[in-house]
Amino acid sequence: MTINHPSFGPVADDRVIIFDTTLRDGEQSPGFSMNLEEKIRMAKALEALGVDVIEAGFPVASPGDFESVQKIAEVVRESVVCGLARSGGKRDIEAAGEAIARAPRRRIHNFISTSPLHMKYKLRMEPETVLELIAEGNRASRRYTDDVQWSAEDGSRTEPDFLCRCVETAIRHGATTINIPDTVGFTTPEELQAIFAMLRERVPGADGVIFSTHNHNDLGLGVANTLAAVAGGARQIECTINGIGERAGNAALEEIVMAIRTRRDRIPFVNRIDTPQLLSVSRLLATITGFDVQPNKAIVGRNAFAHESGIHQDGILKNAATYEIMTPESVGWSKTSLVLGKHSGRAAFRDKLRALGYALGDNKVQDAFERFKVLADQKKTVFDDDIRALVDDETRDHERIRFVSLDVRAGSRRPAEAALELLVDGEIRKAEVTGNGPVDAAFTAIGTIFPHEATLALFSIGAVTEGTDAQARTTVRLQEAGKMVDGQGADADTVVSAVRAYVHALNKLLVKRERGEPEALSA
Ligand SMILES: CC(=O)SCCNC(=O)CCNC(=O)[C@H](O)C(C)(C)COP(=O)(O)OP(=O)(O)OC[C@H]1O[C@@H](n2cnc3c(N)ncnc32)[C@H](O)[C@@H]1OP(=O)(O)O
Ligand SMILES: CC(C)C(=O)C(=O)O
Ligand SMILES: [Mg+2]
Repeated sequence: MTINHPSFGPVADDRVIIFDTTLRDGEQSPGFSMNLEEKIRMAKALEALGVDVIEAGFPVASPGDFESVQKIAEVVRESVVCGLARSGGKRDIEAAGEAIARAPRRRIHNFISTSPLHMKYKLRMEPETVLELIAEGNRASRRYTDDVQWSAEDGSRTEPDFLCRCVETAIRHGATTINIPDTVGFTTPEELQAIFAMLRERVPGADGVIFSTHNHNDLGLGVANTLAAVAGGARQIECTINGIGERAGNAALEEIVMAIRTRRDRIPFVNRIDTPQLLSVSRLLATITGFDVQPNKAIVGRNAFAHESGIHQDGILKNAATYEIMTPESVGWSKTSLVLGKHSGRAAFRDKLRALGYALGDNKVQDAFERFKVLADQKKTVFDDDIRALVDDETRDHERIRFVSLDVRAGSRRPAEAALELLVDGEIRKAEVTGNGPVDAAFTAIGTIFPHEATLALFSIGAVTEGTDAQARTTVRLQEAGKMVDGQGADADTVVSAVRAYVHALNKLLVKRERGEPEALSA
């Protein structure tokens, strides 16, 4: 059935109106206050996103809140701009009416608690007084706009008969949208669906208004409750970007919108949200408030389209639909991310090598993959530079000497000891030596296994990537009879990295010797 709404005109039954309350309920989260300029930026972003109603603030709350609602009303042209007011607040409705006056489409949203608990202990009002204030509040609001919303605060914990009387009163006195909030996040999907179905069936005039749902996340049920309310007949959804809001927050806009879009088969509703903007609006809010979303946050968390486990990565590479129910592009991410880590397999490793420009044979890939697994066990994050360092170390051909293993004991109480194994011309050779520190011991062991005249001309160590678990990249410069070569090594262990660099330099020197190359200044 189509409802004729003062702001939207005819609203078809398969449309859901998206009411964003990031700037009002969202801002009520401790620490999430926004200044005027930030609120205007957010409001413009919400309008561009396609939000139908922007709840811009609670104008009576402070001069700053009044001013921000007023300014938003001046700049927002497409979305309805809404101001909150207490049904029985002395100046609330006047303040809201004045603040939204300049908006081409404007709404006053007045509310009052209807549950026995709230009426008795918080408002200290009789139910009859509440009914009178609902009527008065709505009538007063209609003096400023035809688009009036009324909310039954703590509606989900309200006695059904009384809730029906409240809603009937609200409609009779001018409300065009009726919101039944789950103010404390207490309801369940089945219960909320039944509440909406009951109100639509029992309340006279219910078929001429839009029912709205507003769900808090205290039990993590905000989105589930919202979708159940829609199944029960709600056609306006109140939500916030990133799910911010009182206590555990409100139902998240991006989650609801993508649930509807992704499961159109079960939730056959349309809305105006331009979903590729979801990520940028989420990030704008995070930047403004200083609160990032958690990595595993649906849709906009950094891991929402990231895969580390090999079996999933393999599936994604074969067909992304195996592990992704929507495309990253559809919500603003540029692409799926295959993160290499200890759970990854060969498929993703090979894919990464290709992306980094390496064309390696199967054996080389296998060698590099084995070293990658060892590294990934040691490191939390394996970066592209880690892979490059590791593969560059692995792709050296024609090397007579190859690193096999190293054990080092070092400390302040005794000389360092190194037990080194190298593969020299295909044969394992070992040495156990002491030295003045672990690097000296390890380099002495190289000299024991493979005696040579070259001297160390330079030794430098740096980190390939960030963090204490980063790979060390070492450069060793060796000099022999006027020949000079640089060798590089990389490893999560600094001394192993140094030995790899030394062995690399030594191999280069041997090549130079064999070729009988003339003296050179550098490798
Ligand atoms: C569920 C929600 O999210 S509701 C919105 C919550 N948001 C906010 O509260 C943020 C903005 N609030 C404020 O700035 C202030 O609370 C104000 C300006 C609204 C009121 O400030 P104060 O006058 O100092 O009152 P205070 O905040 O201490 O208490 C709230 C009063 O409003 C009353 N009240 C609450 N809802 C309503 C209502 N719908 N109609 C009439 N009175 C109400 C309370 O009973 C209490 O009245 P009392 O002072 O007579 O006991
Ligand atoms: C003001 C109302 C709609 C509210 O935020 C709530 O009840 O949670
Ligand atoms: Mg709320």
